[in-house]
Amino acid sequence: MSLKPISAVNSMSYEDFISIFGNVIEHCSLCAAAVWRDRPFSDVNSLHKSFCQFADQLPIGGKEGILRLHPDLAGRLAMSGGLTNESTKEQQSAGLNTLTDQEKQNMHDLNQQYKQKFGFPFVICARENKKEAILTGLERRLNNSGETEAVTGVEEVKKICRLRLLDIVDSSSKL
Ligand SMILES: NC(=O)N[C@H]1NC(=O)NC1=O
Repeated sequence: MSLKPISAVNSMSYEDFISIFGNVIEHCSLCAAAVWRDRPFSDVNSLHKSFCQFADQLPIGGKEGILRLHPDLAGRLAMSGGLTNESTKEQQSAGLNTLTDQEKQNMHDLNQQYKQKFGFPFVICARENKKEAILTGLERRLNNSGETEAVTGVEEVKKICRLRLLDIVDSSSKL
């Protein structure tokens, strides 16, 4: 798919905008639907900033809600081929499709402990980490408070969002 210039983004109807950007925050087309009102965007950074601002102004329950829309890393959905295309690519880039049986078990146990403690899944930008860093990060972050983890998780969602936007919009194009 060819990258879109920002002018094409700015002239999209909200229906097209939601259909194209509806998964830059996983399963949260509400975010794209809200961000459309901020156009015109001067470039991909300003588009990303709007998504970040929307996520940042949510109360803690809304931030947790965004995290709950994310699939577990190397979880049941990943094993059954039920992930979104974006998530499949991201999990593969971290090497999560090549875990040993021991690593799979570790990841599963830590994910379960994390969800049990916080009530939402562990989220990390898989394209910026390899499987070893993901496993150690998961272990380390289990010690944090729920509030810290909601904020940390949303910071990771913003990184994921930025990389997904760069797969859609030409970063050299300006208004
Ligand atoms: N749980 C979790 O972090 N999931 C995500 N991370 C990422 O990079 N893509 C995802 O779907």
